[in-house]
Amino acid sequence: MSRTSILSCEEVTVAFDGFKAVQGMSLSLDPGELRFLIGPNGAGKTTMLDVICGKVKPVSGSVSFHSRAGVVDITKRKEHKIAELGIGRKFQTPSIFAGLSVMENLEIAMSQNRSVWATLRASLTARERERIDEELALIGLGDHRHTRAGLLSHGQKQWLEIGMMLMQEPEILLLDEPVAGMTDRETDKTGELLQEIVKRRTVVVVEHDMEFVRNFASKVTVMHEGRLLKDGTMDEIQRDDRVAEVYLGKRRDAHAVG
Ligand SMILES: Nc1ncnc2c1ncn2[C@@H]1O[C@H](COP(=O)(O)OP(=O)(O)OP(=O)(O)O)[C@@H](O)[C@H]1O
Repeated sequence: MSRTSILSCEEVTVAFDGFKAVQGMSLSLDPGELRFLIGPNGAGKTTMLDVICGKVKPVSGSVSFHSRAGVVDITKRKEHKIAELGIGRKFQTPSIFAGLSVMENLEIAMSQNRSVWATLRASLTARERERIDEELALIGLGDHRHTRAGLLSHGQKQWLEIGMMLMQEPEILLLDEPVAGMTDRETDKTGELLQEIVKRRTVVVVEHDMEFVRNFASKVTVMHEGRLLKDGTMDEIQRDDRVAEVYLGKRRDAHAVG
């Protein structure tokens, strides 16, 4: 692994009842990169995210996280410990408190150690207030701080959930299809948000929306049948015959990938 990697997965294999969902997959991330993980259905993309956040343990291979606290062997840690160490995972369905305001949701995310009601009763310190304001501005919900989360649009709910994850100060953020169901405008805003987030953190996005990937990716990793097919720039990926074949069945049309 390169000296500068923040995360390095080497030769990872995952089996479910003998079926190898991931086979000898390697993936290395530099700090501050926005990496897209693409591939046809069943390629093993979500399973790789599950490995990185500790939800699934590989049968072989290694996953090293160069965290602020030192190097951690992810395969030997429990999921909640990995989250505490700085790897945050957002699943497809939002897990926000629909009956609470945007700001209250962020307050709760900030103080995971306290109960919901204790958090809402406690008054915020000036620093905490500032922190929430920063996050509200980042996720574009400054004008909605008092809006009930359940009333937000689909895109806004996703941004709120991303904001809630950011309150935990993760070093690596893992996102599974963050723009699914979003309008074009929301999709673009999400891309801009991710580009802002990677100024301070590393982000991995599993994605099927190829236009979104083309617009915002610098580096892309393609998986197929549990293995690494190719990684490179979007241009390199689009020019690759094997990638075209996997997506299109022989026909080579770079702009139609996905
Ligand atoms: N818990 C599980 N038990 C058994 N098989 C599983 C489990 N999770 C995933 N699989 C299988 O492993 C393979 C890889 O699944 P995975 O969800 O990682 O693919 P993916 O690339 O994320 O696909 P998609 O784009 O459709 O979400 C699939 O064949 C899937 O059916």
